[in-house]
Parts: sequence; C-alpha cells; structure tokens
Amino acid sequence: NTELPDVLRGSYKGSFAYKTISERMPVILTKVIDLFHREKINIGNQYGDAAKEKLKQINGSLSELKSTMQRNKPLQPLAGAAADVPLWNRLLEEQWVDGEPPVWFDAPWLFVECYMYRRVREILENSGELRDYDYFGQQKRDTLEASIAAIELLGEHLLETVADPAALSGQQVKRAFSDFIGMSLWANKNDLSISAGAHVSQEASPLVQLVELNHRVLVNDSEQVFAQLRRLRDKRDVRIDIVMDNAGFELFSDLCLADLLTSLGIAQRMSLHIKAHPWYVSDTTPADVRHTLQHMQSADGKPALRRLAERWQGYLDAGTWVFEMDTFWTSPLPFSRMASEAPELYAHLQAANLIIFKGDLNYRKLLGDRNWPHSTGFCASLEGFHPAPLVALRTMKADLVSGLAPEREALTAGDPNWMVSGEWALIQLCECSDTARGGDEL
Ligand SMILES: O=P(O)(O)OC[C@@]1(O)O[C@H](CO)[C@@H](O)[C@@H]1O
Ligand SMILES: [Mn+2]
Repeated sequence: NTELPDVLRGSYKGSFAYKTISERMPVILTKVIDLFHREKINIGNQYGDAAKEKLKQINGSLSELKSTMQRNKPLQPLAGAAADVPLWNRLLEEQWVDGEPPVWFDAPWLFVECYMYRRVREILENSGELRDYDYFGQQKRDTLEASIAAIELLGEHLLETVADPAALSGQQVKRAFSDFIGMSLWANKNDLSISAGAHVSQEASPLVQLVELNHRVLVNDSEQVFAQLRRLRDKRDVRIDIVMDNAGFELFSDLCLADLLTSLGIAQRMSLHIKAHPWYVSDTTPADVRHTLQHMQSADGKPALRRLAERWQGYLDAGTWVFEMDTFWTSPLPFSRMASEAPELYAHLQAANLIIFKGDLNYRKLLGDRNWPHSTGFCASLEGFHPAPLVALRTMKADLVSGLAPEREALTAGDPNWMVSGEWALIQLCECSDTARGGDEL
C-alpha cells in the first residue's frame, strides 16, 4: 500500500504528544494520588479499614507508574483477570521494535496514553475492595453541578422545540437538527483531560455559544447529514448510534440530541456507547449516567429537567435507548482494526443507519492517530472503517486532522494553538458503508 503517514509520538519534541506525556499526564496521575490522600478517612468509613490500608499500596503503584513514564522506561504488561488483559498484552507485544520494548516517549502516543489510563484501572481493579471506585468521579460530579444553569437552559429549549413535532415545518426541523448537533459539538469543550483535571464547566448559554462559535466550525457537513436522514423518514426502524465522550454538560447535550432525534421521529432506536470504566478523566461511565439522571430528577425548582429525566428513563425502560459498554472503547486500537479485533462490535455498528462519534479521542482513533496531510480525504483517512455512514463531532484538541481544505485551514491563521485549544471544530461526514443498505443508504 502507499506509504502511510506515521502515527503521532512523544518522540516529536514540538508535538502535542510530547507536551501531553511530559506535562499533562503526570499531572493527571498526581491528582489521583492526591485524591486518595485527601479521601483516606472517607474511604475508610465507606469501604472499611482493609481498603484504607490498601491506599498505601495503591498510591505506591501510581507513583511507580508516574515515575516510569517520566523516566521513559519500558511499558510493563498488565496483570489480573480482567477480560481485556490478554488483548492489551498482545498489543503491547506488537509494540516491540527490533527486540526493544516500547517506551513512553517513542511508542505511539495513542497507545501510551490509553495504556496509562488502563494501568490506573488495573491498580484499582486488582485492589479488592476499591475495584469499582471511580477516581475521576468527584471531578465529573463537580463539572455537572457547575453546569446546571446551562443544562437547565438547554433542557427548556429542547422541551419547547419538541413540544408539538407535527407543528414543525421542514425548515424548523432542519434548523433544530443543526442547532442540537452544534450544541452537542461545542459541549465537547468541557473536557477534564485537556484541562489535566483542572475544573471545567459550561458557564455560557449553549444557545448563545452556538452563534458565537459558528464561524469556528472549519468543516460543517450537518446539512448533508440532515438531508440524507430525511431520506430514511419512511423507514420505521432507523437506529442512530452515538459513540459518546465526556460526562457532565456534554453527556446532557448528547442526550438532548438523542431526544430531538427520537421525539421528531427521525430515529426509532438509539444505541449510546459509553465506557466500561473511568477513562480520560471525564469520559462517561454507567455511574455517570445514573448520577446525571438522579441529579435531574432531584433538581428542585427545575421542572424541565424532572420532565426530561422521566422521559429519558422511559426510553431506557422501553429499550428505545440502550446504553452499551464494549471494552473495545477503552482499548488503544484505532477503529480501522475493529473489524478484525472486535468483529461482533463491528457487525453491531453495521446495523446502524448513522453513527455519531463525539470528541477528540474518538476522532484520533478514526484517523489511526496518523499525521495525515490536512487535505487528505476524511473517508480515506478512516483506512477502511466503514461499518455505516458516520459523522464526527470534534472540537480540535490534538495536532492531527483530515478532510480540511487549505482555504478552510486559512481561517485559523494567527491562532498558533488552533489544533489543540478546543476553540476550532469539525462536523465531518463519511457516507461510505460496507454493507448494502437497499437504496436507503445515507
Ligand atoms: O476525547 P476528548 O474528551 O474530546 O479529548 C480527549 C483529550 O483531552 O485527551 C487527549 C490529550 O490528552 C486528546 O485526545 C484530547 O485533548
Ligand atoms: Mn473524553
């Protein structure tokens, strides 16, 4: 095959990979260590003395992990009985080059960053009493609470929008789709990994932000997506999947988008893919979904949120919406390897009419974390990952991109951090699908 661009690595000094591995990832580990010091008494009260005693060993292991990273030591195999350990260790073997083990600042950035989060999980899952402790839970809950005003604004706007779907003109439906896609997109700025765990929250009105940031969407295929979805309107079993990202305001925005699609009859089913364990600080786990719905139900004085929580719980009870957790999403694999490494998941995605990928890490995995020439076709950069038509909603937080024409990139002139600040965004559609869809393909 033609020479593929290399993957991003920490060995490229000026890269965001280098900055992430040398500065941000150690801070994220340090915050977990500090959390366990701070929470020692509470953990003892809640999980018992044995757990409290374990904290010394846990923090010892976390410090050891951080030290191997900062001294660029070889990556060690994972231990434990978790189902994905064999896969991780096989992939680790793959990283050996000329008999040399992979080290943090030379192995693929995607691999070492995912590996760090999986090692933290390994330390907890092998610790006994604290195996299900969410060491990012406090940070996720804080950002949810701090975003409650924006959440209420968006919730009320959603209820108004879908109050009487039959009364909406085609143009109004199209505008609503574009608005809720845009608000789900920009909610991705709320990300605790890019902030290295520093507090983030949605302060601005999502509706005002949508207008203010519109000119920062470098590629916007949302019209094409909408036009094609309309073609499916006679199908009564349309399934749209969202491969989700961060908890907090982004999770709420994604569920508002899911509600719009469901309430307007654009989709009859939604598969919502979330993470099986804590991941990249703010990524959504089942506990985050439960906590968000509970927060909405108990939001005294916010009837809109209580109403939405009831409706969404109804969708879950009826199976209209299904949250799914495949270990593939917390693997280091680029999506081009899903068909071979996780064929059941790939086949499952093939049954979707559209897959929406949220956020930067998913975008990096779509592109194999390769350093593509920016004007490379978006579909070409997926390297054959075509289970179904897909659209990526991504605020840019890593120095890679595809499908970006030079005249669009020119809009970022004067902003040296345009690739990693989260201030610029993409809505990119790839209509390819490797299954015949009987003429109703996107
Ligand atoms: O996937 P998300 O939540 O949008 O972003 C993930 C992220 O914060 O972590 C990585 C850098 O540490 C980058 O992919 C990106 O900056
Ligand atoms: Mn994330």
